[in-house]
Amino acid sequence: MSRRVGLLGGTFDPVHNGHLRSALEVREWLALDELRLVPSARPPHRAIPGANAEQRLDMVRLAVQGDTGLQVDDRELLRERPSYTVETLESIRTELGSDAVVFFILGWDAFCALPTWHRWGELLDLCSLVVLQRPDYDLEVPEVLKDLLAARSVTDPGQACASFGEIMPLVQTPLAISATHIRSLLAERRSPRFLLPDAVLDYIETKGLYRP
Ligand SMILES: Nc1ncnc2c1ncn2[C@@H]1O[C@H](COP(=O)(O)OP(=O)(O)OP(=O)(O)O)[C@@H](O)[C@H]1O
Ligand SMILES: O=C(O)c1ccc[n+]([C@@H]2O[C@H](COP(=O)([O-])O)[C@@H](O)[C@H]2O)c1
Repeated sequence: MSRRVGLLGGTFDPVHNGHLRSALEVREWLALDELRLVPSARPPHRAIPGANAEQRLDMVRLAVQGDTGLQVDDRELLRERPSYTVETLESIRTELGSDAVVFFILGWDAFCALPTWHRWGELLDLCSLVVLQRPDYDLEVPEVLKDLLAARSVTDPGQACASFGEIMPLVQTPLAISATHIRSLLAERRSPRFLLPDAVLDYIETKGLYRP
């Protein structure tokens, strides 16, 4: 039986319970052998994060410690280049081979921006996409993605067995949590506790991250 691996890429500035709960649910629904969180070292598409890449990796490691069923993949920190997803997926294919069933997981907001990604037309040759709802975003899907959705969507996760090429919109437990909101709370000296793991909040406080 082919290995089934899910990848949740993110800036994780910081990682929060919206990421973690979604990752856990996807792992269970798609019966994955592994679900890896993949911190983006040099996000190609947004402002420089508040925490550096090593700190964001530390926080993701703290978030998945213990028996969470989630792993961390640090390959984007090992590349001296912008963290393009297509290159991460090529590297994953080199590691896992062409038979592996690879899912790249992303929120609706990230999916709507897909046509701006580096070599985006090649992504579905390397993986299938799992698109999470984002209750705190109300975005219209761009025209160019509508045909792709119509052609590639699979609605029953039980049918998701192709190694690549499919799109699966999933309705996970909606959690309107964002890293932006957590950073704002910290900047205002308010507490983000219970929006993210205690171990991550303790790290933020010890390092003095995101404070004015
Ligand atoms: N609450 C959430 N529910 C579902 N998906 C989410 C949630 N938060 C983030 N994601 C998705 O997880 C991936 C990584 O997200 P990211 O690290 O950018 O967090 P974020 O909360 O969106 O951060 P920011 O507010 O800084 O943009 C993206 O694909 C994003 O859409
Ligand atoms: O490859 C690209 O051009 C690209 C452009 C935008 C986002 N991504 C990836 O999408 C994932 C979510 O991004 P973000 O900004 O929501 O954290 C993360 O793994 C990014 O590296 C990738």
